[in-house]
Amino acid sequence: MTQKHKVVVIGSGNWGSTIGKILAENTREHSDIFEEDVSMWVFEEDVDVPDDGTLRDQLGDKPVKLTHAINTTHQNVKYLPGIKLPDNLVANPDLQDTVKGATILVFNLPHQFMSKTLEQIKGNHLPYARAISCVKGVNISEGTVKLYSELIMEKLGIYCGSLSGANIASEVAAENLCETTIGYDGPPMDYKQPDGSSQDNLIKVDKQRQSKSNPSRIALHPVPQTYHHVDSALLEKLFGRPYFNVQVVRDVSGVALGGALKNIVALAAGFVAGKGWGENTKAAVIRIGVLEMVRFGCLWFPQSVDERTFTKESAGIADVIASTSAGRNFHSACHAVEQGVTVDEIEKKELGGQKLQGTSTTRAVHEFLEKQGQLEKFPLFVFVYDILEERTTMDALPELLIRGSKVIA
Ligand SMILES: NC(=O)c1ccc[n+]([C@@H]2O[C@H](COP(=O)([O-])OP(=O)(O)OC[C@H]3O[C@@H](n4cnc5c(N)ncnc54)[C@H](O)[C@@H]3O)[C@@H](O)[C@H]2O)c1
Ligand SMILES: O=P(O)(O)OC[C@H](O)CO
Repeated sequence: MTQKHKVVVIGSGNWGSTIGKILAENTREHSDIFEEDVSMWVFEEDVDVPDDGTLRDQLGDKPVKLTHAINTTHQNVKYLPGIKLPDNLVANPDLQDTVKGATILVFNLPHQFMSKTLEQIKGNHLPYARAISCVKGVNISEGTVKLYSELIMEKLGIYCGSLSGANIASEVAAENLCETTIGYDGPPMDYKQPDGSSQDNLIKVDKQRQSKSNPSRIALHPVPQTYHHVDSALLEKLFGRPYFNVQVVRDVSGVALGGALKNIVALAAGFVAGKGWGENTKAAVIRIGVLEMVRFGCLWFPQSVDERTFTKESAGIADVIASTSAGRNFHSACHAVEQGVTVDEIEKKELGGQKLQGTSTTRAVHEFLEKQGQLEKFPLFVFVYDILEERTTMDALPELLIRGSKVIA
């Protein structure tokens, strides 16, 4: 192989910076396969310099650009404070410049910013690049539901897998042992250059899922054979660390869907905790929530989601456990009930610019279910929506649990 993969990460938040750290550690360790430097796109903003002697010596005490702070101190002082980042992780505020020449794009943004970001990337990336989406959320548009791995494929015309798992960023960044799942079912090495005329040269957008709402095939460019083939072995080298145990599976949609829907369940668990109702009630809510997650997958991703992903992989039940114990969605929902305010207010007040994914996912899923006329099949998802929109109170929970049990029976 004569060419090295250029890896970039798009997003530099709490998880974006953590994944950037992992990628940069691995590109350095496998510098025969990857260029050592990893560019990380930063949504530029002015940040306050924390009251820390070393940081103030390096940055001064006036607000500075986040990019400058990262590249000077090798720390994301706003979104991942206190964690040393490798010096080959290079912050870049210019999105087009970041993706230029990259063969592997890792998307790690709050989902609410994805559509706009993809529009800005379009046409500036290599046609044969491959992507991994670490984004947890679903995209609802014109009554259809899409995963971000699908949206990336559709908008950029490049193959995209997904990464998700029980991965609270601060714990991963501190190098506490955990697992993650990568869904990847990319084209084989002998894939031929598409000429636009032969079906053989086209690949299904999502091999497992074809519906009226999804273009079934796109012309996918092969990665030149001068590069190492992008497959599960290469992805394990790129993402796996001694503290970050990677399993690669073919169920791209199941991995992405688990990461998106568990945030609705985490909000429900947080509401229960905020009421002080204890672990038994929380477990009851989680049970119904998990069954609704599986039902959602079976109904709208019937050929693509492997039900076993929910039980076998970190992206399923393990992520539900972590997120309903210690995630931001869980804590924010808990604080909202305790303080008698909305979750949106808590997000603004307590998260320091970090973005909840559960609130917008709940609203998007509700909009989708309503259009499909399927609200009654998802009583817990609807309940979380009603709480967020202040259409009901936690007093309705006992009735919900009885109804939820009947619906899923
Ligand atoms: N934080 C975690 O523990 C964690 C773990 C696993 C997965 N995830 C997932 O990773 C994804 C990214 O989350 P995160 O934790 O890195 O982000 P975050 O919650 O820290 O969000 C803040 C990020 O959003 C960026 N941003 C703000 N306004 C923007 C705009 N207009 N356009 C583009 N970017 C903008 C900020 O610069 C910052 O990088 C989410 O889907 C999340 O669910 C998060
Ligand atoms: O902090 P949350 O609620 O966004 O969850 C973080 C991760 O998704 C947990 O795996």
